[in-house]
Amino acid sequence: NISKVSRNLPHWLKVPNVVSSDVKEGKVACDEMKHLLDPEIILTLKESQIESFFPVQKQIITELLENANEMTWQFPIGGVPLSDICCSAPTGSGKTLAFVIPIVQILKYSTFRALRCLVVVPVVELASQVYKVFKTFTKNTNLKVGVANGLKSFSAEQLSIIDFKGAYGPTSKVDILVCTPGRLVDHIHSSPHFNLSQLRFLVVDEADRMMEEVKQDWLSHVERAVFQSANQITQNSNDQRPYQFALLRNHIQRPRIQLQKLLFSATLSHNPEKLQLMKLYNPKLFTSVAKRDKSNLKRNLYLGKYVTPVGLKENFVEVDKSRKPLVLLHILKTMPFKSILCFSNSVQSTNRLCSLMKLMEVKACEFSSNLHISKRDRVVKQFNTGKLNLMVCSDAMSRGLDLEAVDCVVSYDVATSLKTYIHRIGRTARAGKEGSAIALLEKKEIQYFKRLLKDGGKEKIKEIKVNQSKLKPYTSQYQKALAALAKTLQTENNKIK
Ligand SMILES: Nc1ncnc2c1ncn2[C@@H]1O[C@H](COP(=O)(O)OP(=O)(O)OP(=O)(O)O)[C@@H](O)[C@H]1O
Repeated sequence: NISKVSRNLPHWLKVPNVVSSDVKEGKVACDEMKHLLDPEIILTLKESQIESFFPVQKQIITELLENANEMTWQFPIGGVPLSDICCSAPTGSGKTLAFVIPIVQILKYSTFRALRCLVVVPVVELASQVYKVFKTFTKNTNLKVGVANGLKSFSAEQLSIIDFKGAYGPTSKVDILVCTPGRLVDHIHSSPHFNLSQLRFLVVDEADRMMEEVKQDWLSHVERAVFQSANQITQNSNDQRPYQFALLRNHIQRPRIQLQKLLFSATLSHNPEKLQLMKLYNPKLFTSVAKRDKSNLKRNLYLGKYVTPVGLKENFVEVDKSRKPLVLLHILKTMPFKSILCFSNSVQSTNRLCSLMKLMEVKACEFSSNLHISKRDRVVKQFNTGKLNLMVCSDAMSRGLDLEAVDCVVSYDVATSLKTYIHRIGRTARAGKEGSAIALLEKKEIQYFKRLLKDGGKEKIKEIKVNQSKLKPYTSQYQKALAALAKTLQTENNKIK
């Protein structure tokens, strides 16, 4: 007689704050939140033509600003520290502004320049993207933003974030720094006067991916720099910045800065063991829940299931491996998509597929970790102009990037995990727009793919039938392109030899 054992979850995971996944239905006019926002922020919203807040923005901005107003950013004698925040909301639902706006508003009252906010993201391009959003929202304030993602040389980065010749000694040039974990750790260890003792916010974007990088230990380097640098500098026990887990009265009797952690992702892990790695303090969870799971919230059926944008239509096509390029060409020629993003599973196949498509006269470009960072930057800009119809990419592109007007995402190779699939398809149907996703699947992959989606709580996926006869018009062009590609590869191989 075996009875089902259900997991005993911490209370904050059992009782989440539910965020609407419908960006259009759940949005609120910016005017409705005027009472919380400073005039500088309202001005920038107007300049950016943002008239309403998406659901995740409304909830996170309110949470952070209401509590910050109450507590001030140094928590007072006898005060209780603020909760860390975990937020899981669909791709393209506006998570970036959800943290940018409250952070800018809270930090703009700082009286001297110091590094008070770190935003850590997994990829170089995402760091540049988040940096731009901060630049926009700090332009009517005195705050300065920097980026450390390896696009510049290390010494140039040091000069852009540290003022070595300050009148009162070396200081930070920036209040907010957006960085990749590798570069961050390099600065902690190799940049003199890179000081985290005043850090107030640690934002971890694409947090589930960054938790994997916890294995590389970036978080412990940050925490050591935050909590020990103050001790080393002052040598005065009264000024020390202790770790913040203790809630005993004698630990909170002096005013001190709290380090508040804010975690964001479209696929945030709900696994308490994994989340524990982030050493969260009294966390609060904000999460989107699929419609059908809402009534079962109490049974925690939302756990491990991720919500995708409402305007996204998901499809698959059954196709032999050898015919995949033909089906891709068919999609390009006959379906009403202007900009298609096509994911393959390896850097090598990205390169081959892109070359093949170019030989078949498709306006295509390639984006993968194989390209130099500056080339990747150029490719993205070119694709955003709308002059190219197809970008073939590896999964380096799947996280967080906000490309203009992608109306279809093709999974040329089947995604290796549910999370990878969700981030891939999330490059379309952003900010309440419509979009389509098409997975090209071999017969043997269909069961695996359906199971993958079902485990993630997704069952609605439509099959598009593409008959052989529809592919015939492209066959001779394809044969010629294959022969030309083989020739090019041969020449390249000879050069290497
Ligand atoms: N309130 C708003 N009104 C109109 N557009 C918005 C608003 N908030 C954000 N956007 C736009 O929506 C797009 C998606 O936003 P963002 O990149 O923050 O999404 P995200 O939730 O972080 O997605 P991902 O999970 O893929 O990283 C951006 O182009 C952004 O400019």
